[in-house]
Amino acid sequence: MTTGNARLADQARGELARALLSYKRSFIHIGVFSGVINILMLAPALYMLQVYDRVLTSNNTMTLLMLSLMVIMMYALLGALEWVRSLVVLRLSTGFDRTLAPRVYDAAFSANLKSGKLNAAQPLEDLQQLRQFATGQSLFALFDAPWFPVYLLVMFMFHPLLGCFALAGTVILMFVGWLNERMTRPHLQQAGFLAMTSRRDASANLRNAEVIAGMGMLAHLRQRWATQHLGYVREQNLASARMSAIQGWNKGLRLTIQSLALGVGAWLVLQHEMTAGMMIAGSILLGRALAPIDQLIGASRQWSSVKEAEKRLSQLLAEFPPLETGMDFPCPAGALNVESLTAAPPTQTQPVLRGIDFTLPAGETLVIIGSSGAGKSSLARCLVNAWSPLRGCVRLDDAPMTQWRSEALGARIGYLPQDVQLFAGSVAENIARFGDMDDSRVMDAAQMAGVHELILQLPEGYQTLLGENGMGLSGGQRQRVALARALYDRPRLVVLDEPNANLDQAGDAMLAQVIARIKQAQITCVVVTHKPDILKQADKLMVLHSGTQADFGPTAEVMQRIQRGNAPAQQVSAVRPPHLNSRVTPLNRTGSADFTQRREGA
Ligand SMILES: Nc1ncnc2c1ncn2[C@@H]1O[C@H](COP(=O)(O)OP(=O)(O)OP(=O)(O)O)[C@@H](O)[C@H]1O
Repeated sequence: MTTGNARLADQARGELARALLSYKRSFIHIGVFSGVINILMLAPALYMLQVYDRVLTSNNTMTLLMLSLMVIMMYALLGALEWVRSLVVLRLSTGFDRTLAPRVYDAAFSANLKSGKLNAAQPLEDLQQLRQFATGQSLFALFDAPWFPVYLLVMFMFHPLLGCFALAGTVILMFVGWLNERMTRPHLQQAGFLAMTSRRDASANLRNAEVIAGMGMLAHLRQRWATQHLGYVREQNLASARMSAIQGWNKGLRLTIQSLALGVGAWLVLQHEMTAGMMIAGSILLGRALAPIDQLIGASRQWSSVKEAEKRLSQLLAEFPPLETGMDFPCPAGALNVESLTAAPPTQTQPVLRGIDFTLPAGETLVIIGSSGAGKSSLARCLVNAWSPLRGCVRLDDAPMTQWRSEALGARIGYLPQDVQLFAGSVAENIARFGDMDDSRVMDAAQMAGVHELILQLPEGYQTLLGENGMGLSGGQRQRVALARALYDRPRLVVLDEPNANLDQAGDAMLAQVIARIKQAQITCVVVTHKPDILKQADKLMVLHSGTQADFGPTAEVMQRIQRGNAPAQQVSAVRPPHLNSRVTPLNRTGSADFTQRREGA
């Protein structure tokens, strides 16, 4: 890791620690409660001591009664304090989650936007693991363990030999715990990693159930998953086998130490160096002193997986600092200015777009054409600020998109991606982008997208619930609902990436009407398409070829250049997407007839 990365990771670690420290008051309360609880925990041993050494020797029933009343009151107080302490921890746990979960959610979103490969749920699972560890039993153990010397001191006060024996026993048990952690850690780490990857692959693959069923891929995918899963089970078993061997020894050792403590006490009683009460009380105290040590050993077993989760989370938070707040510029007219734009996919440095430079006045419609892989969708992503430029700038009116607050910008933009994605929720919620629901605006968008009647025919109309990724609608219906979502609240710029990819002829005609409505509403519109029909409505036409702007200008002029054969060879081929050849007029010598002839005929 470079020094810069290490610094970022430290900062992110600091972010996690800061979130915990913002609950300093709760920790202080837990510490105080733990202190009182631990002092009260001396009560059973002291009660036993008093009963053996004072009551039984003096035959004093009154003393017994008073002692019993006192100890009952102490137990009641102890119970109440334990209850209050757990309530404070519960509040701490909820607060910790509330502080960090939205931040982790945003970071997971940014990571997915960048690479698209992350198991989006993993960071939230990591946070949950961290929260459970930091606010669970291990927290109590951490606060109780410092009281161990107090118990030890009391035992030393009973007799130095008893104290030494308890100290030695504790050291041995801690050593065995450490050995256990050391011998199982690599296997648990490996098992955790394999479990994570096999879970991620299984859920990603099973989501594509129809493809799996349609092409009989289940056996192969199962085999692939089983290899990972069996690896996880093997590592887990290895760790468990070692753990149970050591735990068995540990249990035996613990019983031996406790029994021998009683034995040492009895021997000291026989030597008249201690009373019988001290012998019994000493044994109880040892049991009490070892409890938090046991809990700490248990926590150390979870430690390696918690550390892994913390490392993953710190890396994620370091890589994706809180989203910049940006500015809320006034509502733009919608003019699009692209200046010397060079851009690459977020994970890469090799540009797929170079030197794109054009201006589109507000309210105009631009159509982008080009062969497959020319960079049309990449440009569409840049125009909605989903990809940031490597060089150059995309401005909405005068303000660079990167300077906008992303939510404010998003509200002014409509985007229909090539790969339409709807979310689980009602049709209306999807159209309203899951924001505040305004029925009139939802219906306005649906009417503008020409999908209002279609939605009314769905079983529950606008309230029809869709599954993940718009399950329940056909491909064409999904595309049209997504078009309505792009037009929700009449944005100032609409970018449609192949809006007619899933539409039939009637759908194409409907789309022409939609674009006419968009123009009428003075909304700036950019349409990426392979189909020539939309050219009729375009004010400007751009031809992309191999990531560069082969031509741009008023539609008629660009078409003329293509017709005259002025266009360079690569430009011409860009206007002729191979899959159109069967549907359109055959190409002339320059290869430009498909678009031009249709336009002339229009
Ligand atoms: N997320 C990505 N990661 C890596 N490379 C990408 C990514 N998106 C696009 N590319 C690359 O960028 C280039 C342009 O792709 P783009 O999808 O923009 O082309 P297109 O013109 O829209 O193609 P089509 O008409 O087939 O949709 C291609 O070489 C593609 O491999």
